[in-house]
Amino acid sequence: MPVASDIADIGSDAPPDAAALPVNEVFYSLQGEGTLAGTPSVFVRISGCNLRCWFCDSYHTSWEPTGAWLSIDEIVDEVASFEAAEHVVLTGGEPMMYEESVGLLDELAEQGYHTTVETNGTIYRDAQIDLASISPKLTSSTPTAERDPKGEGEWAERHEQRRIDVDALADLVDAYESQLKFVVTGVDDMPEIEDVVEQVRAAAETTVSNDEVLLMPEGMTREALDARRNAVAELAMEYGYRYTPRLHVDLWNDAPGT
Ligand SMILES: C[S@@+](CC[C@H](N)C(=O)[O-])C[C@H]1O[C@@H](n2cnc3c(N)ncnc32)[C@H](O)[C@@H]1O
Ligand SMILES: Nc1nc2[nH]cc(C(=O)O)c2c(=O)[nH]1
Ligand code: SF4
Ligand SMILES: [Mg+2]
Repeated sequence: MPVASDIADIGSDAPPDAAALPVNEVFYSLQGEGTLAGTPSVFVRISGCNLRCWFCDSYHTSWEPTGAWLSIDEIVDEVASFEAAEHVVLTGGEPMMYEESVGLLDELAEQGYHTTVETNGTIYRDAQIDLASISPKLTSSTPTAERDPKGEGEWAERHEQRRIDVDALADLVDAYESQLKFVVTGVDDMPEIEDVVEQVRAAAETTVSNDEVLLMPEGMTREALDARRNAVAELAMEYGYRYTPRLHVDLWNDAPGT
């Protein structure tokens, strides 16, 4: 189980005896990001995170985690209630913090679902993952005092220490079909993206091609994306990386459960 302080606010309920995960929400939508954008998918959002990006669009899994402990069977039943879905996206928070995510992925694979895991890439686990959607976090994600959505920068140092683990990134890339999906706030992020990609290439046994490196504009709302998406699209062309939209934000803005 994770470090207790990372999920301390989920509630006073102790996790049940059966294998269980703290679930923030389960919903049916279109995959909005990455190479599978547009694919109907059930999203299972786990609560609790080992990082604190200032821009986190899932505030109630990281900064103020909420959710309920559900057994793996309960989660799988909820997923199955969306009968048209063939894809499941396990996200968070940080789903790879929990050993129980491996059991959930086993069960989903057993039931024939395609599984994507959205992860910050700081923790490797051996699991039934069809697509590892890895989003390494850059300096520009660090919650400095000026950008902290909750406090006064208390998380900045821990976030900075934890946000990149090249060995974990290389293990993920070697084990799974994967994409490296960087949140881009502006041109200043590009040297660091190139550096992280080079470090992963050097540490991994498999090749990481440029079309597995994705640039995604930072922005939780249509308005924020309107201000940034064209600049990021042009950076993708300039550097030869792939651009990914945030289709769900274009379609539904910041509505809950999308
Ligand atoms: C909420 S995170 C959960 C999974 C994992 N913790 C991670 O960061 O990859 C899901 C995805 O949303 C991205 N994301 C979070 N906040 C964002 C924002 N304000 N703008 C763009 N992407 C964002 C993350 O980088 C990640 O790719
Ligand atoms: N539609 C939709 N697509 C997504 N792809 C990754 C998401 C996430 O929060 O991990 C996400 C999300 O929250 N909604
Ligand atoms: S790693 Fe993911 S869930 Fe955690 S704070 Fe950053 S964007 Fe949010
Ligand atoms: Mg999201």
